[in-house]
Amino acid sequence: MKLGRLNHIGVATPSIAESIRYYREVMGATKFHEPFDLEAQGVKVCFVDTPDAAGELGKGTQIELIEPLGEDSPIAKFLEKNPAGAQHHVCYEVEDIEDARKWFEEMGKRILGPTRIGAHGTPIFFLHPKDMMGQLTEIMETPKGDAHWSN
Ligand SMILES: CC[C@@H](C(=O)O)C(=O)SCCNC(=O)CCNC(=O)[C@H](O)C(C)(C)COP(=O)(O)OP(=O)(O)OC[C@H]1O[C@@H](n2cnc3c(N)ncnc32)[C@H](O)[C@@H]1OP(=O)(O)O
Ligand SMILES: [Co+2]
Repeated sequence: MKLGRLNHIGVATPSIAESIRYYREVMGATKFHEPFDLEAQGVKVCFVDTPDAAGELGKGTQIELIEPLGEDSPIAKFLEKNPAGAQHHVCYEVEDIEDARKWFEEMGKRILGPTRIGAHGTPIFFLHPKDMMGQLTEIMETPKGDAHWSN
């Protein structure tokens, strides 16, 4: 498996609205995508763009703001421990999700649940933070084509 781009950093927040204010007023972010519910993953999501090496917005690493949708959300417990919000996961792209899954399985890394469709519409899976140097790690298949982020 070959490591791809750092697609996004997931940040758990009790309030996407408050986090948007923070990224705009404190961090100087200018591009915020429309928030949407991802019921299947138990979270409300809002992507914030950071520029790529050429200074262009739309293809750089994103901040993924995630707010829980209800008590059963996978981030509910995390927010109980971090009520003000905190960095939650890192997401790396790979060319082929099934190859990547095999790669980690063969190393005995714990994969959390099935491969499913993530917020960018491509397959994703998660790896347990205790097997990944303390970081909850999301692996995402690179979107095909030369697309800018639509969300
Ligand atoms: C928006 C969609 C999608 C995308 O396309 O981008 C997303 O990103 S969705 C994001 C939310 N989804 C997930 O997080 C799914 C995967 N997560 C899980 O399966 C669980 O949350 C978990 C990681 C297995 C944690 O289990 P849980 O039962 O909730 O918590 P525990 O408190 O028992 O945790 C066990 C252990 O791990 C430590 N931990 C938990 N979360 C993290 C974290 N984000 N980063 C680092 N470490 C974490 C936790 O502190 C416990 O450690 P000990 O206390 O030392 O036992
Ligand atoms: Co994510």
